[in-house]
Amino acid sequence: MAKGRSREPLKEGEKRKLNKKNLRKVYGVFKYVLPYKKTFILGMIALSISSSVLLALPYVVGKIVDEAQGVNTWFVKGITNLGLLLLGILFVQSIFSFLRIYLFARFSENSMADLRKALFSKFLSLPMSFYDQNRVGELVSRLTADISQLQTTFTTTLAEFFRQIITLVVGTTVIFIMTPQLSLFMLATLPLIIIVAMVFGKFIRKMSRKTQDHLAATNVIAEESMHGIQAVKAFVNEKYEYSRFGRSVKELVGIAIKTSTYQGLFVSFIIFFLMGGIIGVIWYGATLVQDGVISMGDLTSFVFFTAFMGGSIAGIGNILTQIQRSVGASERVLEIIDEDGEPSRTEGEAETTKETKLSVSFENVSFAYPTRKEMEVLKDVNFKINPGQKVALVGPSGAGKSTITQLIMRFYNPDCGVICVGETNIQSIDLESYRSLIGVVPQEVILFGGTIRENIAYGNPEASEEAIVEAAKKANALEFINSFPDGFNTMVGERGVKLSGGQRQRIAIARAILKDPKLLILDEATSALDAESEYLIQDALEKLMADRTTIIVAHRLGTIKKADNIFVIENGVIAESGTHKELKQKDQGVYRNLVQLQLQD
Ligand SMILES: Nc1ncnc2c1ncn2[C@@H]1O[C@H](COP(=O)(O)OP(=O)(O)OP(=O)(O)O)[C@@H](O)[C@H]1O
Repeated sequence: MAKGRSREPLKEGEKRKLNKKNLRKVYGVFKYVLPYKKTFILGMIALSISSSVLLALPYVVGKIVDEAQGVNTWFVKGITNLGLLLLGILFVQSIFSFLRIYLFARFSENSMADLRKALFSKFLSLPMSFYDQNRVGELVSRLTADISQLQTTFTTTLAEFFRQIITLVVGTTVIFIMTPQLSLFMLATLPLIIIVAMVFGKFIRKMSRKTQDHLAATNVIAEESMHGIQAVKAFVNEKYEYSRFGRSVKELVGIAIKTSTYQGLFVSFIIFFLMGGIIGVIWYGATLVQDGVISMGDLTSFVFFTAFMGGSIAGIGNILTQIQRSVGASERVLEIIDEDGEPSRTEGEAETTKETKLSVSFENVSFAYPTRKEMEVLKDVNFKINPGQKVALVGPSGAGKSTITQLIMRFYNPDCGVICVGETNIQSIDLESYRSLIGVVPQEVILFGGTIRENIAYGNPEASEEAIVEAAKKANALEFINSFPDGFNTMVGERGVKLSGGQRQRIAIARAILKDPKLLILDEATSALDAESEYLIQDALEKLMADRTTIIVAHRLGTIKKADNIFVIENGVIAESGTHKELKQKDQGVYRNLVQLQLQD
């Protein structure tokens, strides 16, 4: 059972604070990355080498400038030698960059594939009550958006993060050793300006978002007015709509101009203070060169180093946002992985019933859907269906007919009472073996993308070709299947032939025939079909039902008349039961009324 936790839809890009509590939640994801830790470690080694080697570049560039001025005191001499050394650095760097990207991709692709599979497997095992409480679209985005977010983090973000840290630590150390005075001067000015710029930048982004949101809201007004244009015109409300739109546009202009003002100020700030700060550092560096404290080459190296480091600082904000998002994503993925799947067996020993025809009984069964606990759908229901019997469940819409079949399928468990097949409580049978005893022909047949053959074989994936053809024949589907140029290989669904309602039903019947269930549940279609389809389906169903315990949620009088027994369900109780003949004779009977009012002949 689901734990009934509320799972509010989370907005795209929802972030989490990077605190200890949230990071601890991410540990669950590590289970999936641990098997690939060797690849990760190799990737980290490649990353460290490529980042450190890249940082040798500014140093050697400084030496080449010194060499040009004849003041090079380094052990590598000569412009050509230094140039070749630079080329060598680039070569090593490019090899290790390739390795880093390749190794991180291997690591993240493999570990995220495992996580994806684990999540999908969990989705398949979650109980129906979980699906009642969560929207499928929302769940699919766990598989797509959230895992992609984690994948990006493991492929690039983490690597980038470490690269920036290495650049900052190594860069700061080297410039402090090379040019301590200039480094101190820079540290006293630039970081402060950069921090102010970052905070200012964040504020501007917030303002721009506000403008975007307001623009969207304004567009919604226009959209609404146009969608409801008939109402607007009928109520002669054009002026009202115009003024509503006009007001919103006016507000938008106000917000947009305010945003642009701050953007202008931001650009001026950057030009004056940030560029000014850089000029200040260069000015101080030039005086140090003039005074002979540092060489021209040292100043060049310094400028290169600080450019690299500046890039790293600018990138770190973005990286932290990505990591925060990933914490949110992993939390949402883990929340589902931690849900409990369907309990297979709740008591006793596994005991698959050996009878060929099953009997089904409800003993004092009461049930309310977990999402609507206050509304009891079935109230103390008792009935018995004998082996091989065909029983029709009839009753007004919402009476609880489908609920009975859902309980038999063990999609939900009753709150009170027991459901037995033969003498065995269905909850003490292994879930997989139990469900393999049952065949279902639903009202709305869902075909999966693929061929007709695959769709029929869904009833028994191990079935032979002959068995599939035989099932299609019994289901009166062979003729229309053979009329397609590709026969059983015809693709159905979006990429292939769209089948009619009647054809889909016959595929579903063929599926059920192939499964050869000991208990058949039939949810009769309410929609009327043409006479020929109707005949073919009825005929196929009769073959399927022959000699099999069958429960039919029935809507057609024709079907009901043939049933061995009819249970009339009303307000969650069995109001009447008997054969058509018996029930029809009951004065003021629910069934009699129902036949007169609702059931199609
Ligand atoms: N998954 C669900 N979660 C909550 N309530 C549900 C769920 N499915 C059905 N119900 C409610 O349970 C009651 C019985 O529904 P059920 O589908 O069993 O009726 P039915 O007799 O099969 O009706 P119909 O002939 O219209 O299919 C209805 O009030 C319905 O709203």
